[in-house]
Amino acid sequence: MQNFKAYVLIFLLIPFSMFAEDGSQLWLRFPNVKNGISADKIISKGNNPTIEIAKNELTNFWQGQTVELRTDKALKNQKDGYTIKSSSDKITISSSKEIGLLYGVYHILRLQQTKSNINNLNITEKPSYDVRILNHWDNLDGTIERGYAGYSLWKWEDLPNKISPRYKEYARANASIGINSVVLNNVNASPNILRKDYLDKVKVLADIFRPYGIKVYLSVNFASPKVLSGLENSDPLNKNVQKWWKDKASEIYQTIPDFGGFLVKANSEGQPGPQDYGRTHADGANMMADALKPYGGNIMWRAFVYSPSKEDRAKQAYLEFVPLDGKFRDNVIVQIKNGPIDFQPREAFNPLFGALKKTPEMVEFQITQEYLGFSNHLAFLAPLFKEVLDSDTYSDGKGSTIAKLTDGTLRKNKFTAISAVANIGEDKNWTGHHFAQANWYAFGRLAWNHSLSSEQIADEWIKMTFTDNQDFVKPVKDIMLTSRESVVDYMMPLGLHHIFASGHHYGPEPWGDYKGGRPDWSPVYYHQANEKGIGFDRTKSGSNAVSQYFPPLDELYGNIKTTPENLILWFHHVPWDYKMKDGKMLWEELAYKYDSGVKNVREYQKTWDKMQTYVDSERFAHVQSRLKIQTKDAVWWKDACLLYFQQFSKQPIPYDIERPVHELEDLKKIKLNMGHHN
Ligand SMILES: CO[C@H]1[C@H](O)[C@@H](O)[C@H](O)O[C@@H]1C(=O)O
Repeated sequence: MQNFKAYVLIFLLIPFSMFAEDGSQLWLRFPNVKNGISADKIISKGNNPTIEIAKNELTNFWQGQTVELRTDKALKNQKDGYTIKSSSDKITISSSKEIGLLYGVYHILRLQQTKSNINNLNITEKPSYDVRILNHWDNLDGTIERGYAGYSLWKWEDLPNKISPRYKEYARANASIGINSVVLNNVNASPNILRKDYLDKVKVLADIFRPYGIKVYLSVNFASPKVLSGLENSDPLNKNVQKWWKDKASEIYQTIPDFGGFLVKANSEGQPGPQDYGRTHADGANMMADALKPYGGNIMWRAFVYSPSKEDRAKQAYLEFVPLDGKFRDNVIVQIKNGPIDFQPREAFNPLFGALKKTPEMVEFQITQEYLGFSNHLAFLAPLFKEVLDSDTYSDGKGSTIAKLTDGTLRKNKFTAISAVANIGEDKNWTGHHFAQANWYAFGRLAWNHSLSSEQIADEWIKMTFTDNQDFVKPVKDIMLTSRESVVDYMMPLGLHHIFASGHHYGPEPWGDYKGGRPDWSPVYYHQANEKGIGFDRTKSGSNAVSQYFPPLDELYGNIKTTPENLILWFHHVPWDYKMKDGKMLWEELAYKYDSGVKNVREYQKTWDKMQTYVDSERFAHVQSRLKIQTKDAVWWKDACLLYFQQFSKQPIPYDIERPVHELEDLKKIKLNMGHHN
């Protein structure tokens, strides 16, 4: 009977798995390609595992002319770049490195997938950043901090013996968009990752990733010497501690000769660090940098530091790091979150960018949607990434954008880098929401070329992932391009930030005031709503965080009239009846913003339902059901925030917008149990 049931089950499942689209293919879908060109139509000298991969991709998927893969040492300053030249009967891809040839192959495959012209090509590509790195916040027990796509891809308990096929698929997906480095484990790092048994597991992953041009980095715990080997302390000025890290480096590089380096979260949110011993971040970073230096390894030292204090949280990283400028070794780079608080739907850019004149800086983005509705909400993040990269800091005069400060244009760093926290897990579709794949894709494409537009990235991704039918591409692209702003509108418009429910960061909790807890983990600290108005005063009369910005931004943000309205409540405490540029009162403007966020998502539902004929049923239903959740959540956000703020504004919700469907008191009772702190 048991067996019979099993057969019925298998029988029932087969047809579904046959017709269901395989989410694991990401954007590397070639639905109409049975096979590519024959091997004799590939001209290439020499053999190497990377070239082998390139050739396989061509024989599997390339349907065009003969391809010549040419290593050309003269192209040396192209970094991982390549050139592509084509005539009607031949395409030549040249690069000084094998990985450049593989990138070139993915380039022509992208052209084919997006039905772009492939004749008379004359393309030169050179990456914007040397190191294009994903940060996984994966724990050694298989869970992922802020991960919304299932458990970790890394099966630590199976490694080094059992190898999941997904390791290779993951590497391939990254290579196809130019990502060349990964941090495997959470910045809240277990010291165990540096144990010999774990290094043997890491080695297996590094070996699999290497032919795809990917280097492995690890997050390390600053207290490792003490915890792992029983040293008296982990003080960076202690000779025994320094020797411990040197020995560890030698052990790592014997196992993984091209190991990338360490990512470090120190003295932040309870993690150990050099300050435990009265030392500075520079002391800590330099000790590790000296240990890795002989092998060419890098230290990515995070600037995400803040502690409960009277000082505005938004000012703390700057205050901590600016005095250390110039004190770091040249293989240290300071990794800075895009905003000074924490990956909010919209933040002012982090004033630390450009403020370190003698220390290399890199951006940390968050692809995983900790603060943008997890993998339930559709939010295309290229516009957020671009907004940050294109922000002008004025550090070295007009035009000192974050992109130019970090890509080597304005500062001649030994190396340049850009990072983002991954949204990848073992879900079949990798990222929880099918559209969240686009954010992994967008980060890779922008790390390769930060001048690409959000529109172009969305266009490519849709055509590769779904179809090039314009009746689908156009409306879906419209959804994607407006989606992040819609999330801002229904969650935290006009510069509001961090009014999330504590711990899980999913729903709204503007009433959260953590009596007796940390004020900097409470929404009321961030929105400051009272009878007079709403918003965080960061001008001279408040925390004076505006002074951390270079002129003219300090003045511009310091003056309510010249502050961009999408950040007005970030920098100012604004009276409810303040007249906005469109003539509305602040209270009304806020209400209309929330309403427009909700309306947009309702439109996305309508649009998506019309797309049914262009999408396989699995992906259609998946996205449809997530949009339902998103719409309900948007209404929840709108009602919670407007009903709560209305207690202070004492104004009616404008009568032409949708009425609340919840009672404030009921909303306050909603308790989601999704774990974690603040
Ligand atoms: C990894 O810890 C995260 C933490 O989960 C997140 O909520 C916090 O805001 O940022 C931290 C960080 O970036 O270190």
